[in-house]
Amino acid sequence: MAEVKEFTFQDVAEHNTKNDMFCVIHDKVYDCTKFLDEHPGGEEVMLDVAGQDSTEAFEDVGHSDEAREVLEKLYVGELKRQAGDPGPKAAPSGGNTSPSMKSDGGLSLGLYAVVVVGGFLAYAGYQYLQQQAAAQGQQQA
Ligand code: HEM
Repeated sequence: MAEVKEFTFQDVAEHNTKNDMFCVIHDKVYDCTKFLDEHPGGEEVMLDVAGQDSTEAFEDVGHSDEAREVLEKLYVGELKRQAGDPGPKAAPSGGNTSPSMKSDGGLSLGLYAVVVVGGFLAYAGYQYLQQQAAAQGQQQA
């Protein structure tokens, strides 16, 4: 079995013309040259992202499963990220947990603040009532 070919961003960027066009979607490299003419969305939009990470552009349109099957036929290899390269544009579907984790963290911090402030107010109120009761007791005596 042939080894999976790896491409760096620089390698992909060299294929950015109408006659030789690669693009990257979800860290996989596709040779879109032959498909340019056939693309139902037109060749212009594809040439806009030629030789680049096209994940966002591809996903924003909400391509069908059929479009994803076409992609499989254009597959030529994997993207090899190097130090300094931008990170993945979008997490593979189903695996994107970081935003909810962030908001969870924010929520628990908020709850923690409410508990601390509420506890302090309750304690202060309790002290105040005790002082009032003691003062009343002194007055009566
Ligand atoms: C190799 C990558 C791509 C493949 C295989 C592909 C394939 C397809 C296919 C099969 C359709 C028909 C509708 C569907 O089945 O979803 C389509 C429509 C479309 N594509 Fe792509 N596409 C690719 C990349 C892109 C990119 C990078 C853009 C950039 C914005 C784009 C924009 C569109 C648009 C706007 C339509 C809708 C056309 C219409 O309904 O009039 N596509 N594409």
